[in-house]
Amino acid sequence: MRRAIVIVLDSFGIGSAPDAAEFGDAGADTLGHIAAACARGKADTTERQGPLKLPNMAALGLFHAHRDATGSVAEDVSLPQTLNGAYAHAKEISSGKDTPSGHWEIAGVPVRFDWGYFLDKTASFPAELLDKIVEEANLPGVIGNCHASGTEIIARLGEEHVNTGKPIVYTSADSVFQIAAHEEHFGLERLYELCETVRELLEPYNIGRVIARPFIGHNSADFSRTGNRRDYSIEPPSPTVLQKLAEAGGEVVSIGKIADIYAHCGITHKVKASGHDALMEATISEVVRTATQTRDRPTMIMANFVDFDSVYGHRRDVPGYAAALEDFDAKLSELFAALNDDDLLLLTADHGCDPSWEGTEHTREYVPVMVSGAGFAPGPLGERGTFADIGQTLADFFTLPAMADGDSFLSNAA
Ligand SMILES: O=P(O)(O)O[C@H]1O[C@H](CO)[C@@H](O)[C@H]1O
Ligand SMILES: [Mn+2]
Ligand SMILES: [Mn+2]
Repeated sequence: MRRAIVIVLDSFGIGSAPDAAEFGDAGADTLGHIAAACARGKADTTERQGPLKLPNMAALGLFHAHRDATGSVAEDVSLPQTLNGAYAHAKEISSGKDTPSGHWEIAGVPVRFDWGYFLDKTASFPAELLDKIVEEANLPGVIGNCHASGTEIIARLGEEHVNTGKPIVYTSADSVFQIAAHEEHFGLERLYELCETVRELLEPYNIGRVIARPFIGHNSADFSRTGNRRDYSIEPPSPTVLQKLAEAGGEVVSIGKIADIYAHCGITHKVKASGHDALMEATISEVVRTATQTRDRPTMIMANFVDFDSVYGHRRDVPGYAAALEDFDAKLSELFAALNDDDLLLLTADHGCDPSWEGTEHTREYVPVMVSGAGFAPGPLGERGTFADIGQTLADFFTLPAMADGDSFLSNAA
């Protein structure tokens, strides 16, 4: 039976999208700016040095896709003569540049409605909403109530939180309500329960996600976020290709954040993992498990590598992002070794988060699409008008009824 492995490199954009100016992102280029910094010696650390080296993804057409998206080859990277993959650059038609919008569109369901946002930089949340939260969750109050970077706000308000028991609430340019609380002082389960309460109270506000942001540590100098983050998303507006496959009796495996992002819709098997080492290990072990256990059923394994975004992109850490990309690229060799020739491997991203860009937000960019295996002929797949071409291709690959959006590029298979 057919099997597809879909990996989302969270935030790995390859050049500003045609509508980037509407988001204040004209000129953003996650890959291009990382490569430029590496080429100029500005991303040399003890961990990595010199030009950006991504040989596996280069052979899948990454730098070709970036060239086609931006009109120029990334600095000091080499375009391989022979390719092992088909490649494209895809633009997003969803209204937001956030994680659920990107993932849902990848799965064939673009977001055509407008999310609700908390636009005010301070006193961001309506007082009546905060009052209800405090009352229903029986809290001594909340602190924060502003736009913030998650690491900065725990350093600034973490001690006050520990001393008062008031959780830290904050948001960003995304449609999010984030709650940071100390895992031990406040309690992890209590934080999750609070997020569920907030999820319900947000119903009138059309907010994409409530995010639990637990942290540990003794004082502002050493507070750090843990891998126990949890996202509470609303459900996709119509069935995604994951749901269609699951309803058709297929196995749909979530690795990492995937299940949360799709509000657990269409997931038949869930594997939690935090950190890129654990995520790749989990992906490979699911490839090995499903090779025998679900061989009689169509199977899709979908993984999200979130650290590119949350540890490096939002933190505007160019050398860190470069090192994480090089590390991921090296790990791909192990994944290739575990795959069968007729498996479809697809690598893509959900939005950009240019670590050289001003601010700490996502950036509206093209994303790469790299496809190999399953008889795909290496070479260009051209510009894709929507990430939903991926969902349509998966529907086509699994012979499911066509999705409403997107064009399959499966015809390119040899
Ligand atoms: O600064 P942190 O807490 O990482 O928040 C970031 O993560 C959220 C979800 O991706 C985004 O909305 C962005 O604000
Ligand atoms: Mn994302
Ligand atoms: Mn993000």
